[in-house]
Amino acid sequence: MVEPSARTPANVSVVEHPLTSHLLAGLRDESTPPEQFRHLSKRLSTVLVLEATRNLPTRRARVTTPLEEADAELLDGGVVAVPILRAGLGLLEAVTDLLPDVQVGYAGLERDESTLQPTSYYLKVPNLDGTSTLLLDPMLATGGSAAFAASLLKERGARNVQLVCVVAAPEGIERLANEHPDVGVVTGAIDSHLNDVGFIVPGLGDFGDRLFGTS
Ligand SMILES: O=P(O)(O)OC[C@H]1O[C@H](OP(=O)(O)OP(=O)(O)O)[C@H](O)[C@@H]1O
Ligand SMILES: O=c1cc[nH]c(=O)[nH]1
Ligand SMILES: [Mg+2]
Repeated sequence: MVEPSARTPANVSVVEHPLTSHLLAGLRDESTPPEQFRHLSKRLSTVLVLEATRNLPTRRARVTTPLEEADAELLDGGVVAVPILRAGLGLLEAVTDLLPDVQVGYAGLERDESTLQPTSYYLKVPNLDGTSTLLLDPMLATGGSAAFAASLLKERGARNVQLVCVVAAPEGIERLANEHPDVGVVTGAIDSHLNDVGFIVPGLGDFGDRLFGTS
């Protein structure tokens, strides 16, 4: 794992917290079975989503406490979450728990294992104009899938997009910053590098397979 360096773009945020490290260790552990992997994924994504929603717009309000009137701030504006299938589903429940009014779209992308190019097999998203969009994909490897998904969302009107991921490779961060400098990234860690078959090292393996018990 590498520390965020001077080369890490300003809009990439690594959530450094003992809880993040602890949960990530469980996800990385090859002996963690799918049921526990899903549980850890939900708990870690709660921490990541809190960071990714730090700058959501709010409006001022007044509430009456049992003692007196007080200033308050309420969430103001629509949020859309778009998990990239399949692995992004592991981050979705944390979002719907934290933001009950969130709208959810889906982007089905699959990376060809030999060319590493993503193809789209499904896309269903609500109107994204004027919303804050959370793009959910735990693994930012070459960055091809996230960059492709960001383009698809922008074609449909998204202007304020944050990618929430669990582990990012420096290669993916660089590609996303080049193709979509306006897209923020919140990640649990920046790992060392990609291996020669496009897997993040040390990483945690294939997130989708580990989440759903496939191989
Ligand atoms: O940054 P990239 O090089 O594009 O790689 C990352 C993508 O690879 C994985 O998806 P995969 O194609 O394995 O699909 P799955 O989630 O259905 O397993 C992962 O969930 C990302 O979407
Ligand atoms: O390491 C990797 C790279 C892409 N997708 C994964 O699930 N894991
Ligand atoms: Mg996969």
